[in-house]
Amino acid sequence: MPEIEVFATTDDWAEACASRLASDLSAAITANGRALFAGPGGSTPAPIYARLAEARLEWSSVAVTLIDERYVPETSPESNARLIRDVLLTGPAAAARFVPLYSPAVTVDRAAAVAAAALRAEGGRFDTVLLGMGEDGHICSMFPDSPTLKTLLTPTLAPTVLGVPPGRDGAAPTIERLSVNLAYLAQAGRVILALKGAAKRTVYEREALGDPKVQPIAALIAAGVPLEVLWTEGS
Ligand SMILES: O=C(O)[C@H](O)[C@@H](O)[C@H](O)[C@H](O)COP(=O)(O)O
Repeated sequence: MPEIEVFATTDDWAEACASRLASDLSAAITANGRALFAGPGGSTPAPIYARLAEARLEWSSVAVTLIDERYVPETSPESNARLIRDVLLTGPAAAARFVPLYSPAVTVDRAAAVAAAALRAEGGRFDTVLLGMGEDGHICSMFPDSPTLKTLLTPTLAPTVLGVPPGRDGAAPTIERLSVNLAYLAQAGRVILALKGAAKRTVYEREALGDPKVQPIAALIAAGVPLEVLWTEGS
C-alpha cells in the first residue's frame, strides 16, 4: 500500500499538497496547452485550495471540476461547487473555468450523464486529483453499502459520472449525489489523498488492506491509481 507521508503541521501539509497539484497543472499546460483538475468538498481541502489559489499558473488554461457533488444548486451551503468558487477560484485563479457536476436536470442520473459529457468535452482525463476520505472509508461519493458502489468501483468501466441515491434507513449519504468512478482516478496523472487527524490514519491503514470490491481505498490500490497519501495530525 502507498506509504503515508507525515507532515508536522497543517501548514506544511497543505503547502505540500498544493505545490504538487500546482506543479502537475503547470506541466499539463506546458505539454497540452490546458489542464484539468478535480477536487473534493468536505472540510479537509479548504487550506489546500487557499494555497493552490495563490499558485503562479496560467489559470485561464485550467479547468476545475469536482470528484463528487451533492445534488443541490450552488446556492446551497452543502454545495461543493460553492466551496470551490469561494476558496479556490479567487484572485488569479478566478480565471480558471469551472465545470460543475450539478445541473438542474429532471433526475440525478440525467444530471450525471450531462456532467459525464461535459468532462469528456474537457478531454476526459484528470491531470491531477485531490481526494478526501470520510471516517467510514468513503472517497468521492463511493459509500459503503450504497447500491451504486459496485458500479463506481468496477475497474473495467470507462471514466464516467454516476448518480448516487441517498442511503437507506438514514445511512450516508443523506441526499442524492453525483460521483466520478474509479476509472477517472485510475487514468489520472496523480491522485493526492489528503488526510487529517489520527482517526483517518487508522481508517486508511485498515481500508488499504480491505476488499477492493467494496472498499474504495483498496479498490484504488488494486486498480493501480497513482496514489500519494499525505497526512497530518492537525491542530
Ligand atoms: O463529501 C464530499 O463532498 C466529499 O467529496 C467527500 O468524499 C469528502 O472528501 C469526505 O467526506 C471527507 O470529508 P471531510 O473532509 O469533511 O472529512
